[in-house]
Amino acid sequence: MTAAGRLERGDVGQANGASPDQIWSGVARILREELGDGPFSSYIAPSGVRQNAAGQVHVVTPTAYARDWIRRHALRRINELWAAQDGLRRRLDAKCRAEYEAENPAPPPLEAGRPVSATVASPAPVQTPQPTVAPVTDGPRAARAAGLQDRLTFDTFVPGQGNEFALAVARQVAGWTEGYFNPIFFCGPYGYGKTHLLNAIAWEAQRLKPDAKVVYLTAERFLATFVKAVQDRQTAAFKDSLRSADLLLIDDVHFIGGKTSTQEELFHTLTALLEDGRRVVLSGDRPPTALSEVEPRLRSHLAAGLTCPVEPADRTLKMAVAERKLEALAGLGLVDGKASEAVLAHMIDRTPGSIRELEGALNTLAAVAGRRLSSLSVDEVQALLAATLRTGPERRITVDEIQKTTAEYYGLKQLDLLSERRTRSIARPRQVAMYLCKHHTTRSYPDIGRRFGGRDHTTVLHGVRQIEKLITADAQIAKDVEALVRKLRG
Ligand SMILES: Nc1ncnc2c1ncn2[C@@H]1O[C@H](COP(=O)(O)OP(=O)(O)OP(=O)(O)O)[C@@H](O)[C@H]1O
Repeated sequence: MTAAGRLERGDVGQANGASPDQIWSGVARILREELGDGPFSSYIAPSGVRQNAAGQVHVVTPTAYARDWIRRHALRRINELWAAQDGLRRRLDAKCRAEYEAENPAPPPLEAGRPVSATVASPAPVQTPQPTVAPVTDGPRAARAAGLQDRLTFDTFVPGQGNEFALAVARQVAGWTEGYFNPIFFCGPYGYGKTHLLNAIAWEAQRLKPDAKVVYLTAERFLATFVKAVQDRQTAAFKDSLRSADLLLIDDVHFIGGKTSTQEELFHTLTALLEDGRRVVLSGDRPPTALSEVEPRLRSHLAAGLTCPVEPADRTLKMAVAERKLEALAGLGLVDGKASEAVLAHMIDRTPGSIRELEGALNTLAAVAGRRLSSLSVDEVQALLAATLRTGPERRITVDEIQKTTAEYYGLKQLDLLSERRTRSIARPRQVAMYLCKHHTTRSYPDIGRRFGGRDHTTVLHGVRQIEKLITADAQIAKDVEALVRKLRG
């Protein structure tokens, strides 16, 4: 994630009216010009600023190495630039995240839907397991926001096919609407917005009912906190902290698969809350019924309310997310103008996985070529990403694999795709397979034709063009292609 991803929301007013994240955004912009894209994207972009309870501001880096680099090469300049904009004229020091969090351990509680502490511009997702859930003695207004990310709200969630139902349910829960199912279980593959929705629910629910106790935590943190509570003989406090929640959200429940005592604890937490009419929202990478490593008793409770799928994004949704993301980066001054549609389409083709993968590629593009975004050609983008993403060689996909996977997907035999048969139920999957061969192997049209029962290259060309057109016009074909690409990439 670049600095951009973390500089979207400022809560702390300064003497001159600018918030720390606004100031940092301006400082970062200048540093980028001065240091160049390489050092900027390695050290400044992954860092952010945080203000502690005493009002001191630190540049917080993800690693000690980045901290040392910033201290040696950039801190003086950061302080000059900062002093020019911060009405309080504070001096900043650099600290790595572990160091900063050890010195400023309190998680940011919510008050009236906004973080009370002046934490801004966190340098990494704040989902790191913490030793305790949150203070359990800080009164009824103590909503627990440890682990929530500022930018994951309904405002930043892009609706589209695959997430519309989930979004509607999420809004309903966040609105404390009566008559919904309980618990709600959001399920779906990695990186398509489950955590985003859970965060958005927590922020919105807290905003609407500032006095309610909203607790969000990952299952990993649930486990870590529970284990620590057992070690410290503090299980009663742990239980109370969760069972007094008005709304409990637990992310990535599949994580506790195979962990018997944690499951047992979650089971009791869940039943206590449900019996008391409290609301519970969970997420997992599969529907509860498919969580085979979870005890049947817990599984049946997880499945007892509403299971709500968050499906992989189709091309249209990815395009909308990409546009929104670049707009946000432009708002922070990290990119100029808009990318051409061809460039966006290329980015989406190059990131056939989750939205997270697409976001990562866009961040990289912004860091290396943000200023030139609107004039970039597809070839330039390809060169830039090849040089910077360093994902290593992609797994080579063969024509044979494409044929087998496509045939299986459509319930056909590989031989059907190679045959002369022209019925639509075979001709269309054949064209899809040809399209995949053209886009995901280095084979030429004549070569592909040869591998499809000795067809002429013009037949292949026609098939590929046909699917290229249908992908934008026919949602089912687009979905099929997306699903096949995912299968082929493993
Ligand atoms: N519809 C969407 N609109 C905007 N951003 C999205 C959308 N879906 C996903 N994202 C973004 O994609 C990234 C990954 O999403 P998220 O972390 O919510 O996925 P997840 O399904 O919870 O995955 P995991 O199980 O790995 O945590 C986040 O940065 C999120 O903001």
